[in-house]
This record gives sequence, C-alpha cells and structure tokens, in this order.
Amino acid sequence: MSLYPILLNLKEKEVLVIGLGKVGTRKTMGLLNTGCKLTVMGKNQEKLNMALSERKSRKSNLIENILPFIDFRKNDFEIGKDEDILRGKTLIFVCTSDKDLNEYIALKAKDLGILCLRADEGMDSDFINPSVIEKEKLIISISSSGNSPAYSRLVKEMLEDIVSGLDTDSIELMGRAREKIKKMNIKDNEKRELLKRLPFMNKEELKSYEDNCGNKG
Ligand SMILES: C[C@@]1(CC(=O)O)c2cc3[nH]c(cc4nc(cc5[nH]c(cc(n2)[C@H]1CCC(=O)O)[C@@](C)(CC(=O)O)[C@@H]5CCC(=O)O)C(CC(=O)O)=C4CCC(=O)O)c(CCC(=O)O)c3CC(=O)O
Ligand SMILES: NC(=O)C1=CN([C@@H]2O[C@H](COP(=O)(O)OP(=O)(O)OC[C@H]3O[C@@H](n4cnc5c(N)ncnc54)[C@H](O)[C@@H]3O)[C@@H](O)[C@H]2O)C=CC1
Repeated sequence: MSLYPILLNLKEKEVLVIGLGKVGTRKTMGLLNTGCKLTVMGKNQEKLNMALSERKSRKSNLIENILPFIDFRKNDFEIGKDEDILRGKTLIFVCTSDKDLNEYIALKAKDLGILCLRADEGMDSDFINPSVIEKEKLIISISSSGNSPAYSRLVKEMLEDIVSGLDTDSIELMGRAREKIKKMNIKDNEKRELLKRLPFMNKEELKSYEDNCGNKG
C-alpha cells in the first residue's frame, strides 16, 4: 500500500489544531496562508504566540489580515466536554503530548468521517505533512512515507540549491499565457503544442501571449 500525494485547496474550509507546543505551532504556521478557517486549541499558547509575533515582525500586513480570523480556544481539550469542536471540520491536526487523548480524538474524527493527523503516530494518521520547498508558485513536497522525517528534511536541504537557481517568477506568467492560449481559436493539437512549449518560452514570448494571444488567435 502506498500514500496518495495531493495538494489541498483549504480556502474557506474549517481546520482544527489541538495542542500548541512545538509541533502544533509548526502545523499552525503552515496553515496561515491557505485561506482556511482556522481554530487552534490548547491552554498553553506561548510557543504559538512567539511564532506569530516573529512572523508579524517580518510580514506585518499579511499576518494582520489573517490573525482576526483565527479562533483561539484557550482551554485544553477535555474528553466528554469538548467533542463538539470536532464537528464540521475538514481536517484535524492532533498534536498534544497526551497519547491517549490523541488516540481518542483520532477515533472520534474517524467516526465523524474527518481526516486526522496524529502527530505522535504518523502511521495511524489519515494524512501526513511532507517536507516542503516553496519558491513563488513552485511547490516541491518530499516524504519518506512516514519512515524518517529527518531523511525528508535532508533531501530538502540537498534540493534547495537547485531550486534557488530556477526562474520561478515566470510560473505565474505561464499561468496567464496558458489561460489565453486555451481560449485561442486554433486547432486543439496546435494548442497542446503551444502549452507544452510554455516552460521553454522566455518572458517576452510569454508576455506576448498574455497581452494579445501572441497575435495568433
Ligand atoms: C509521519 C509525520 C506526520 C506529520 O507530522 O506530518 C511525522 C511524524 C513524526 N515526526 C517525528 C519526529 C520529527 N519530525 C521532524 C520534522 C518534521 N516532521 C515532518 C513530517 C512528519 N513527521 C510526517 C512524515 C514525513 C515524511 O514522510 O517524511 C516534517 C517533514 C513536516 C512538518 O511537520 O511540517 C518536519 C520537517 C520540516 C522541515 O524542516 O522540512 C523532526 C526533525 C526536526 O524537527 O528537525 C523529528 C525528529 C527526528 C526524527 O524523529 O526523525 C516523530 C517522532 C516524535 C517522537 O520522537 O516522539 C513522529 C511520530 C512518528 O514517529 O510517527
Ligand atoms: N509529527 C511530528 O513532526 C513530530 C511529532 N512529535 C510528537 O508530537 C507530540 C507533541 O510534541 P511537541 O509539540 O514537541 O510537544 P510539546 O510538549 O511542545 O507540546 C505538546 C502540547 O500539547 C498540549 N496539551 C497537552 N494536553 C492537551 C489537551 N488536553 N488539550 C490541548 N493541548 C494539550 C501541551 O500543553 C503542549 O503545549 C509528541 O507526542 C511527540 O512525540 C514530536 C516531534 C515531531
């Protein structure tokens, strides 16, 4: 059996992170730019607050737009009392240091048909986070299928130099040219050839499609 790689569009989706220590904070920070409706839960929010203020000092506009929409629940999850918070979520990240509680929440999520990541038991999770290299719109996900996160991190470090040399500014330009080309009044096989050539076009050629369909349509 193998894991199935996908990239999720979480815009407007409800996502819950329970337990805000080192791992819960890392997972929360990774969710900030996804446009999801984020709820974070745990009495101890010190690490998260530190990470948020550090991010605020670097990218103030961005974080100020996001912060008011996060639902901060400043209590620990209590069995028999807090189950309602799980309802309606698309994803749950359970990252507490209490193994029995993590297991309980993962089982409840299963009953509700919600995908759950258990930070302490990768192999028992419905999904896991890969190590990620992100440059502009290029996303490279690396996973050891849960076997060794440290190995994923090492491979990421090995690939980072190659990725830093790529001209990723052109990706959005390719996207706009592609939309125009798809609407051009030419034969389907000509369209396909043009679309396949996008990564090899220079910026001027890409812009010519973006501006006026390359005067070919
Ligand atoms: C299954 C998975 C589920 C998930 O959390 O998504 C998982 C599970 C566990 N991680 C553990 C430990 C560590 N995790 C890291 C780091 C990262 N862990 C991440 C992902 C994943 N970790 C998923 C599999 C990914 C894959 O397929 O390779 C990364 C890539 C992404 C992210 O978290 O965002 C991020 C690197 C980000 C980056 O820098 O690129 C480090 C290293 C470090 O901190 O530097 C260590 C210590 C070294 C070691 O143990 O290897 C433990 C044992 C805890 C314990 O000992 O109690 C478990 C539990 C278990 O063993 O199942
Ligand atoms: N998936 C991964 O990448 C990694 C997973 N882990 C595992 O993840 C778990 C958490 O690790 P860390 O974040 O390093 O620990 P941590 O001790 O920094 O954080 C655990 C947090 O859970 C909170 N917590 C405890 N009971 C709670 C409850 N009932 N409700 C809400 N919050 C509660 C604690 O207050 C604390 O803030 C551990 O089981 C660890 O083995 C550890 C390292 C990496």
